Amino acid sequence: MSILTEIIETKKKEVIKLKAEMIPAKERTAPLVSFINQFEQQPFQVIAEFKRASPSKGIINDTLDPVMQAKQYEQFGAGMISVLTDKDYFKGTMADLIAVKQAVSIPVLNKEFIIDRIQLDIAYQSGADVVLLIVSALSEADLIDLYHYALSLGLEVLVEVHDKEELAIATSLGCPLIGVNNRNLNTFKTSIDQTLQLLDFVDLSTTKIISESGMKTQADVLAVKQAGASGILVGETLMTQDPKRMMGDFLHD
Ligand SMILES: O=C(O)c1ccccc1NCC(=O)[C@H](O)[C@H](O)COP(=O)(O)O
Repeated sequence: MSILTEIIETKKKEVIKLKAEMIPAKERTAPLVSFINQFEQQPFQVIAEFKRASPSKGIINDTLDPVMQAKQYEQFGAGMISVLTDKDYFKGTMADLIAVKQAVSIPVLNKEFIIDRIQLDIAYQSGADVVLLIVSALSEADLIDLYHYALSLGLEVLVEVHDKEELAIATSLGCPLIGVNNRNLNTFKTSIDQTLQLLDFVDLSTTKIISESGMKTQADVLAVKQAGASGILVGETLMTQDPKRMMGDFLHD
């Protein structure tokens, strides 16, 4: 069983519990902030992730405070904060996201394995501005339903793909924001070639491509930027190295 399949099986049980335990309010107090509009200020965006742990690395850094870290990301030029809220595999919580949203004025992405509308209601209510939908985790019918439901709430969606087939599905949704995940979820190996290869098949006049995972150096970022990517999503490097230095490297050629 691939790690993604295992995560989704666990998530199905979590969703059954959520549905039994709560009815999420369909309202929020936090303002909705657009990530798409961030490109008007800066054409290349860094999405900086708060990531305590992962299936591939185990504990990455569990000493950092999400609010302090998010404020630093914002100060050093991030265009959005990604908060992993999965508990079982990433040691995240929805409380992390709520706290981060209250502390920053840039948009906040709920990095979750979303398989049901109730998770979108909770993300919305908790203050997320953008949600992730992973093509390989969903049937096409569920992807379409969740995509349109998220938009109906006013959320923006980052649709994540791994290959050409998934890219075609994401493109058919008309989604303006597509993430290419450079991590092979069977081997955990990351390669930016994943992004470089898929960029050839994207209409960059209508779609912004975010290169996700495995960004370690300025050279990695320059390679995807020069090939046409509009941004990167970085977790581990920013959680384990000086975020000021790394954000500087990522944002300036
Ligand atoms: O990070 C993992 O090990 C992982 C395993 C299985 C599913 C998803 C996984 N990561 C989620 C992400 O997409 C990354 O957190 C994100 O792209 C940042 O990656 P990185 O900069 O390499 O930490």
